[in-house]
Amino acid sequence: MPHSEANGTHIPIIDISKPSPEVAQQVLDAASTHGFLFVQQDDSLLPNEDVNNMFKLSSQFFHQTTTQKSTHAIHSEAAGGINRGWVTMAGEALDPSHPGDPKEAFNISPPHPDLQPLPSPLSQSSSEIRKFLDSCHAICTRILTLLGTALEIKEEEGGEKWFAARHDESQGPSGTIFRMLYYPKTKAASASESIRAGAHSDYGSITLLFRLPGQPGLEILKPDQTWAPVPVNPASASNPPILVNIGDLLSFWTNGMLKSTVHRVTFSGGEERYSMAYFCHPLDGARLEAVPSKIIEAFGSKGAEELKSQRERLGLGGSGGREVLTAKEHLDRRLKVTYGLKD
Ligand SMILES: O=C(O)CCC(=O)C(=O)O
Ligand SMILES: [Fe+2]
Repeated sequence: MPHSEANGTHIPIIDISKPSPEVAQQVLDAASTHGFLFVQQDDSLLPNEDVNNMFKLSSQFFHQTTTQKSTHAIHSEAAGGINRGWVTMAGEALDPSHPGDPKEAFNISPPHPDLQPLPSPLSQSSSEIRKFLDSCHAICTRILTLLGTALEIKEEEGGEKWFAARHDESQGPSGTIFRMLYYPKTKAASASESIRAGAHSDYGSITLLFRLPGQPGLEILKPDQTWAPVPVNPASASNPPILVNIGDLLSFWTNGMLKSTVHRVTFSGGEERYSMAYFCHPLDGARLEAVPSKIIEAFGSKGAEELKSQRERLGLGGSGGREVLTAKEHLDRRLKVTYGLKD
């Protein structure tokens, strides 16, 4: 299996176009060691052209004036409610100990049944956006099913579809959000100013991250507490693979066996940078109770440290607590910290 080996990050590149128990094992190995993997697929789930078109649309949107973008400001009614719409530069802090990140974002949630109100030029491309969101979700479903296979969840308990069924969008709303990200050019010089997205782990189940060749900046925190860059196109393929990472919720749900790895974005201004992230979350009502897997059981308390810090971050107290959260309660706790929202 090819790997990306920049500065000691051994993030594997896994072809998920033909699912099998071997592919499932590779996905589980990557998810439980790095928490990051690259997925290569053959355009059948998501044509590369659709990714490029979405980047073009994103650039057209962000190059508008502030007045135009602010008509659909985050959390506003015009933008369709909480966690939807445009986030201005420095409007949020992924790392609350670090001042607001110099970047912009536009959040789109999956259609239920319609897309949220969109500003121009996104509104004219709503059918392309819908298709893109559906493709992203199909990739997440494929990965979640591979995890179900590798975790050997018994047929009578729900089988390999155990996770995927809890992310079935036809069954109701979820916290899933697609985010177009824009890091404008800055005159940044000092090292502290070059941090463009503060150190954080993602909140949901899995994240698909799309980046553009020639626009590096993503770094992951290695176990030795040093930062390693994650290349955009590690195998110099004609289409860059999609970067996938495990979020806090899936780590929490699997007793810490799957790793939610801390990452950040850093570059020293100069040029602008674009990325897009599809944050896949379970259905709001999904209960984050024990996953019926002997493999997770056997992993036992090895994830105790990680779980303890997660429980503290979620305000659940130490590792002794037994409170079962729903996916929505889990997300609400995290968003409150990020946006400083009140109850
Ligand atoms: O822009 C990137 O490459 C990563 C952004 C990210 O990690 C996030 O928004 O959660
Ligand atoms: Fe992230």
